[in-house]
Amino acid sequence: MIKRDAVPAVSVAREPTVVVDDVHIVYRVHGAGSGKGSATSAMSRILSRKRGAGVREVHAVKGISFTAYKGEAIGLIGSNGSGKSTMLAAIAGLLPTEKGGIYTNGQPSLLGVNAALMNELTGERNVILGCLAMGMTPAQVKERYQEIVDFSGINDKGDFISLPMRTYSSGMGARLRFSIAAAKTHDVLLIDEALATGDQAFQQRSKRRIDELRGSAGTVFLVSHDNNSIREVCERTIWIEAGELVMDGPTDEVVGRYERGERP
Ligand SMILES: Nc1ncnc2c1ncn2[C@@H]1O[C@H](COP(=O)(O)OP(=O)(O)OP(=O)(O)O)[C@@H](O)[C@H]1O
Repeated sequence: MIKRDAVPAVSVAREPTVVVDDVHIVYRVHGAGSGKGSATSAMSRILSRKRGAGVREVHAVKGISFTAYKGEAIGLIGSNGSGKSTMLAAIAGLLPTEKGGIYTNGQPSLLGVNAALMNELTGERNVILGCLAMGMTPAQVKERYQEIVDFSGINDKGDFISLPMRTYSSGMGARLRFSIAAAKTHDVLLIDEALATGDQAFQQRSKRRIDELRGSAGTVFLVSHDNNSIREVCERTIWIEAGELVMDGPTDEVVGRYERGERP
């Protein structure tokens, strides 16, 4: 494995925001040992009152190290199951490391398909609760509310913001999540595939907003299978396969090699 440190295009002072030091992450799946996974075998285990077969470990991240700097937008690429989302969740502090450490300067916020909005509540209530949860005051929420709804485009084709989130398409939900999170400046903003779900106009707005967020403060990480989004948003890209870092460098070089299947 070759690791190359990229020179960030935007940062001048090179102030580190995230240091990932030889990180290993292991998931433990309970009841998934050597037993068969069929419904019949599960039922027979229940009937015989035997405990499920052990714990299976999935070593999802294996010794990854890199440093991110203020003002950088960094893409994370790699095939399905390579460990990108796991890495992002660990930076957000949502997963413990088995070995190694993650040090962040500032508060990381994870924005992705799993961001917690409440399906039974209307879009409007979710905007308000989401903003309060990010630490805005009620007055700030009131001031930013319309801007967030306009940015999301949820109301472009009618009054959808007053409907429960469960009635939204997955794209609409993702757009609202992004719009809420993007209303605040973040020290470290972690985006998991959010851009892939919006339509063309929304994607353009998101890219502009990410640029502003980068300029105003922090570091942006973007996990995506859409290499064009990565090219447009990130000047640096980290390629991960099977939990290991394959390449870390300028986006054009890393994405180019990834597309050609050329491992260094
Ligand atoms: N909650 C979990 N419990 C057990 N194993 C998990 C869990 N989440 C992910 N994994 C495993 O960890 C590995 C990395 O998964 P991860 O979701 O980080 O990959 P990814 O690169 O984001 O994939 P994709 O591009 O498909 O979204 C995979 O082998 C996956 O099966």
